[in-house]
Amino acid sequence: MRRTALTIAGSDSGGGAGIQADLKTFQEHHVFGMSALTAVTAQNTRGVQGVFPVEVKGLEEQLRSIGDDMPVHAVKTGMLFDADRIKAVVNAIHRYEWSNIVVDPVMIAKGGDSLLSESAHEFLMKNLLPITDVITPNIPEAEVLTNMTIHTLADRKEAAIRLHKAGASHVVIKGGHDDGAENVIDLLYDGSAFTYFSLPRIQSENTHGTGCTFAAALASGLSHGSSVTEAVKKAKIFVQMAIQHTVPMGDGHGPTNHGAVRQYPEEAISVTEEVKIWDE
Ligand SMILES: Nc1ncnc2c1ncn2[C@@H]1O[C@H](COP(=O)(O)OP(=O)(O)O)[C@@H](O)[C@H]1O
Ligand SMILES: Cc1ncc(COP(=O)(O)OP(=O)(O)O)c(N)n1
Repeated sequence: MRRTALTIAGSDSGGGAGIQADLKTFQEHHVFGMSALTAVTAQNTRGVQGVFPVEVKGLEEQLRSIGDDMPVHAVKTGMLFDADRIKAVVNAIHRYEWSNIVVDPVMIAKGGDSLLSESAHEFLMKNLLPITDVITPNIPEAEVLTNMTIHTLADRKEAAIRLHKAGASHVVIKGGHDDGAENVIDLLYDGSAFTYFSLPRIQSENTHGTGCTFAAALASGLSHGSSVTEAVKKAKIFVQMAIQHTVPMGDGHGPTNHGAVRQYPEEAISVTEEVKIWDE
């Protein structure tokens, strides 16, 4: 059967992040992509100019249309906007017994615009985390969710333990915001061991949508039946290639190139050999 994945997220009119990045990523992984919109953003490489939530009923109906009729092999959530919309998502996951749930706890866009209301943080922790297979916060998101500051890898480990205790089966704390570090290290915790995935940092302004792309690639891997560790590794390579081959556009943070692994297969093989992975 054709593998599928559902993204539940916001629309980015600029096409670099959100639903658009997720569907492009699913397609590149030979996964049939479906979507349920939580909000529409007016957005480009300069930032977010407007946020227009989809009414809760509209989100519920999209989820019902998909769940009543179509197979869902993985779910990726992105911008969820507020607690009411998170509740609709949690209800649908329970009702349709969806599995392989990847939660990218999107809070703030690169330009600083809020994509999740502050009052929804606690609701997400209490209701979405316990049914999450993999949560993929960046460092600032992990700080907010765990109420701690993160400077070192040891801090990140502590934050991962807290998120696992709160209910997520696996935690990936991404390292893109660890500015200044020569390598970008993503940290995976499964409740017993820490696994590190490291690749050289690419100096680029065009990193808009990297978090969405990473989580969608990870969900694609799970949809195909990969282990979480294998799916994280492949997602990291996919994002590295996407940043390496960005097609610059706009005045601000440009989008990544979701087709890079397909376009440069030889290079993807060398990046695969370059990834350093170690356990602790
Ligand atoms: N400059 C970079 N060079 C290489 N990889 C990066 C870079 N920035 C981010 N990444 C990768 O992109 C993904 C998203 O990371 P991050 O920037 O931390 O999240 P977000 O986009 O949610 O803020 C991670 O897999 C991270 O390793
Ligand atoms: C609609 C929408 N969803 C999510 C984001 C944030 O995406 P992310 O991958 O974290 O990328 P940056 O915003 O950090 O570039 C978004 N901007 N819009």
